[in-house]
Amino acid sequence: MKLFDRLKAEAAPQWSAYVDHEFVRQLGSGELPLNAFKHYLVQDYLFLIQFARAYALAVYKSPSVDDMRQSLEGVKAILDVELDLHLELCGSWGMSREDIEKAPEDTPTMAYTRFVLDAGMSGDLLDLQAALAPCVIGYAEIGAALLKGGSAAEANPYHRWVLEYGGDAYQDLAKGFGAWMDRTGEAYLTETRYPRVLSLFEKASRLEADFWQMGLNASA
Ligand SMILES: Cc1ncc(CN)c(N)n1
Repeated sequence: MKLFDRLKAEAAPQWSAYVDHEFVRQLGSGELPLNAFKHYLVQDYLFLIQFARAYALAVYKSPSVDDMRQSLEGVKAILDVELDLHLELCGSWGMSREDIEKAPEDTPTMAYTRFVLDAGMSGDLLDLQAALAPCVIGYAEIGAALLKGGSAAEANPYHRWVLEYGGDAYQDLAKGFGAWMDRTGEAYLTETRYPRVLSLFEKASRLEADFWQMGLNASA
């Protein structure tokens, strides 16, 4: 079995708590309170800044030029594409980039981003990929499922978000990441080190669920 499929299967409880979270259901049905989405999205912008740094760390941790290029694609996808979605949506509520960047990081944002950066600092490229994978691939799975379920209809206030993550560009990015991690696994994974890789993947999935919960809590 390929590495990503194995991790997802063995972290099934954490993975489904993340991709089937109540926040995702409400976003899909359009019933999510706007305050919850706004808090989530501002925090996600701050999250993505740290994530771009984690991908930059992957450039440094890359054993080959191909790995460096793949890591760089991740940096560019965040800085050139994903952050623009956030600026566009926040702009529609009258928030500027300066407003967003001035917002304080919430605890789940700090917990998740510092966890990923530490996984990369203290480990190698495979450790970093295990910590990044739930982020990159989970949103593709969520976006594809919501798109298929009709959540991109104009009537859904969150259709733009669904179109972004369910769209071809993000889906291709996630597929590329999965294949890249599988290749790293083939080159460097041993059964002795597998439990650590699984533990990083499980923790990142849990931190993703906590991130959704932070959004829901903001509207409570
Ligand atoms: C918390 C989180 N996880 C994943 C993604 C998708 N890159 C995101 N934007 N934010």
